[in-house]
Amino acid sequence: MAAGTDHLAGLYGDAAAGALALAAHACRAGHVSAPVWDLNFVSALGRGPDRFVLEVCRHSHAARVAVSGPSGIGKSLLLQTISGLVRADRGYVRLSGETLQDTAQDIWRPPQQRRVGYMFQNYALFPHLTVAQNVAFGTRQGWLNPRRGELDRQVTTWLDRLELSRVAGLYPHQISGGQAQRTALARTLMASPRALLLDEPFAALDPSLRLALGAELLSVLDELSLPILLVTHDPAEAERLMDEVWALGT
Ligand SMILES: Nc1ncnc2c1ncn2[C@@H]1O[C@H](COP(=O)(O)OP(=O)(O)OP(=O)(O)O)[C@@H](O)[C@H]1O
Repeated sequence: MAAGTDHLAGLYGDAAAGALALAAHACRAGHVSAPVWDLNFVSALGRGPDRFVLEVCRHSHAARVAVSGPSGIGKSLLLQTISGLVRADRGYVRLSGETLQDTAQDIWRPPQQRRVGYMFQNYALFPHLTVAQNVAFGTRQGWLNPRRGELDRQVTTWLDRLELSRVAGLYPHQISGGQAQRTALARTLMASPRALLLDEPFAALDPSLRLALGAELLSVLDELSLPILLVTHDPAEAERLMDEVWALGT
């Protein structure tokens, strides 16, 4: 991988060992204003010959970015590194001018301080909590906190906005795929994130629903005008929904 080039690459085995030794090299943003996404890092999973390494050098002013690439190439690892669930081995992660991690300056902001909303592939709803309780869990305090009145108001607002009021008292197994998706989104938005990371938000849905829900999700996100990184396996979906597509390769 040439120094300074723009790239996103998932590497295995020997290539991964080489990447770890070299990175993170010079990688400069060419704009005066701070990019929305300013990423130059190396993240790794596992050890020894099975080690998987992701090398990223990408600056972008696009608010809505789709991340595409084959299964196992490191798309989720990219999101995990931005959210802070995984700590990059080297390099930095900056979002709209704010440094979330920089190994050279010894800066590390833990996930709960990043205000980066992460919506998981399978929505990860709690099966024993109702829709409303799942949404309330999006705040750090959770639904049992003492400032219950304010929390209830926020929950009601999001349930209304995402058309979930009618199913607020139901459990995840009693709601549709689209409602589950919106519940997960409402829970993520409860934490007032400054950016959203959506990992295959349509993967669990029937193909015939994907188109409609993609449009629906985007109309909600349009109102919020948050930067979004959306992982998808579907190139048409990536082109249709987002401003820019980042293709992860080897
Ligand atoms: N603990 C681990 N040790 C070593 N390798 C791991 C570990 N966990 C995950 N991996 C590997 O890291 C790579 C990246 O995983 P990741 O989940 O980011 O891929 P992905 O592109 O999101 O895949 P998919 O599209 O299938 O969800 C995969 O090849 C996976 O096998």
